[in-house]
Amino acid sequence: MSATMIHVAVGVIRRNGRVLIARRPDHLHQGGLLEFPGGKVEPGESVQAALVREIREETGLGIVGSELRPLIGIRHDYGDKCVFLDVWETFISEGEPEGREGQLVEWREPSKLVDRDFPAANRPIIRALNLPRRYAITGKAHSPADYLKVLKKSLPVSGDRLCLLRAPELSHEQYQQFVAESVRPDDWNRGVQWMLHGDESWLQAFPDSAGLHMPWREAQKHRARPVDDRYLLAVSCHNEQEIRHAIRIGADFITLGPVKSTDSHPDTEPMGPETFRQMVAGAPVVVFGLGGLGAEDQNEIVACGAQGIAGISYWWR
Ligand SMILES: Nc1nc2c([nH]c(=O)n2[C@@H]2O[C@H](COP(=O)(O)OP(=O)(O)OP(=O)(O)O)[C@@H](O)[C@H]2O)c(=O)[nH]1
Repeated sequence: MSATMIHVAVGVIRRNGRVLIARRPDHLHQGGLLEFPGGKVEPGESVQAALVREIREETGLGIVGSELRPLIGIRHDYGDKCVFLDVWETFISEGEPEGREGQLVEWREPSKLVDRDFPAANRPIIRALNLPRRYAITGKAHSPADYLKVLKKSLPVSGDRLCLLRAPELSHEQYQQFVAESVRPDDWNRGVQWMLHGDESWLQAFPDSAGLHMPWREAQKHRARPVDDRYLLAVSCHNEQEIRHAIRIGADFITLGPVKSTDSHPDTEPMGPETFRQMVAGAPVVVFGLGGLGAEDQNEIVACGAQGIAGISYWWR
């Protein structure tokens, strides 16, 4: 690993559903590739101040430090250089951007950003941009038929757009039926991205799903990414070793917990917000905090460097 870590402030500026990107001048490190505007944090400077300065210098746009919120932090070793990308987003910016250093700048939809056009460290940023701040997980119901009833009632109320269909209490056939009825396009579920729970066979059965969420017992069987790139891969993690494995097999995001004590896993000791924060800081992957978290915890969890919260109790009624 290169000796010193360079602290880089990276700005994700959103406007009208698009995000500002720039092309790195050819002569710079990772030159020719696309990037999010930003640059090195000067000694004694806050990351917000560095972003306000860099964005103004590079693009002419005015942004406000207090309107920035953390998106993700990524430590990455390029071999010749070791960077900590401190990525913050804002929905408020003033002016029309121009490439003040001669670089191309443009607005693009997040879903059109392609990993290979960016430096390798940016992969988790692109995932973070395309994922919401909440990840709804289905809970228990009184009978197999009730799973769908609760889902149809609760999901439109919560407004969540990323949902894991998790129901380990159901038999294989019952879960299959629950998934089939949930993912069938309808008014109540328009725009929802469905994650299926278990092994890869579920994506073969329901190829229109957004992706697969592997419990740790499944994820640990793999040495490489088990699903096609057009799907999202999520892994349930509980410690640093599991996070490393999830990254090795190409997870697009993970859940990490339990952060606080939770009724669904009463015998598991919670890690607490401080340990959670430390694990997130060391993890170059999108993380959703899980376990005993409600909507009121979302800001604290985001401030820990995570994408947001995942859970059952905050929405499943
Ligand atoms: N700004 C920016 N830098 C990135 C991104 N992804 C990424 O790996 N980097 C790396 O972070 C470092 C940022 O350095 P920089 O060259 O933009 O910073 P700067 O303008 O302050 O540098 P300079 O003093 O060399 O001109 C580079 O090594 C760059 O390759 C990104 O999306 N945006």
